[in-house]
Amino acid sequence: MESATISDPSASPYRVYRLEGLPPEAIYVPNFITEYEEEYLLKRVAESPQPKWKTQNTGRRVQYLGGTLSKNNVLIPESLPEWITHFPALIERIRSVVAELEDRHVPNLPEKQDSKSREEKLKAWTPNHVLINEYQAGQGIAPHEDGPAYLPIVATVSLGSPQTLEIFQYLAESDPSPPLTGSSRSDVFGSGCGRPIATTPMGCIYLEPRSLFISRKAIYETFLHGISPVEEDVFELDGGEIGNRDEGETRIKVKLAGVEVSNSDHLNPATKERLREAIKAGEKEVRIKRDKRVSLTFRRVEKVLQGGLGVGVLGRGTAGARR
Ligand SMILES: O=C(O)CCC(=O)C(=O)O
Ligand SMILES: [Fe+2]
Repeated sequence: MESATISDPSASPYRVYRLEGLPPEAIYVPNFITEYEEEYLLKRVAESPQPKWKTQNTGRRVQYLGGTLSKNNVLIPESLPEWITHFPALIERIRSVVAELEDRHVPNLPEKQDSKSREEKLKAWTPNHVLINEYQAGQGIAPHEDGPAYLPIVATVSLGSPQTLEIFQYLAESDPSPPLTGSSRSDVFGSGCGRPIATTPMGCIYLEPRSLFISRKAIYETFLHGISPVEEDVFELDGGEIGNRDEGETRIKVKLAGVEVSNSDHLNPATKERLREAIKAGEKEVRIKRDKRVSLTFRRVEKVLQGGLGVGVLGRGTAGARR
């Protein structure tokens, strides 16, 4: 599949890209926020009170904004902080990108809402929940699905160090006994439910700071995603090419851990320059150390608890909840 620019500069200030080798529902927006905004957001995350953090058994810290999910996937809502809703206006900006995708390309806001106007549909998707993940170098997240609590549009803003997100396929039961990755995972919902997962990712995205990654429908519902717990990303340059096709240059082709980088055409200029120089110098690889990365994942929980905390409600399915 072509990695096409799918934004019209007159419609949105962002350049929105499809990703090479992945379904069109995977979208990458480099430089979605400014360096100043990134620094500000990192500061606000760092200032959050210690008790808000939860440490997963892999060492990664997480924090939920917007409320907590009951075991029946009902959101017990809390208001989102102003640094999420107002400055930078992340939710509005993400909505503008999603609106553009709906208008011009791959429409797929929730089908249940199909009869409604675009504005109503967008409102129905407006994120009400933000997950903060904080990874130190060497920490990751095992391949998983995000699960049924959320509508199938997920938007992640990356801050700090780059990290590589890998997209995995389930193996069909009929596949000849291939090497498998483990599907054990205790700190997120749905780690494949014991279904075997291909060892080699079908694609990977080098998530650079300040970028936005959106995954929708197929990517969200059919595949798994994860981040390997490694200290550095090793770009393999053998046979690689670097260039910006939008600027009329030859395309970029590099690999990470043997897998073609799906957003290699849209890396930040400094990264491209580093890779380009190394290719010119005949080097075989470029190692980029990871440092702390913070990601903000925006999602819409379908069912929200209305009114007070009725004791019976949370234990008895969706009573009292609204989709
Ligand atoms: O940090 C990321 O980019 C992905 C996080 C994630 O997939 C999750 O927490 O479910
Ligand atoms: Fe996830």
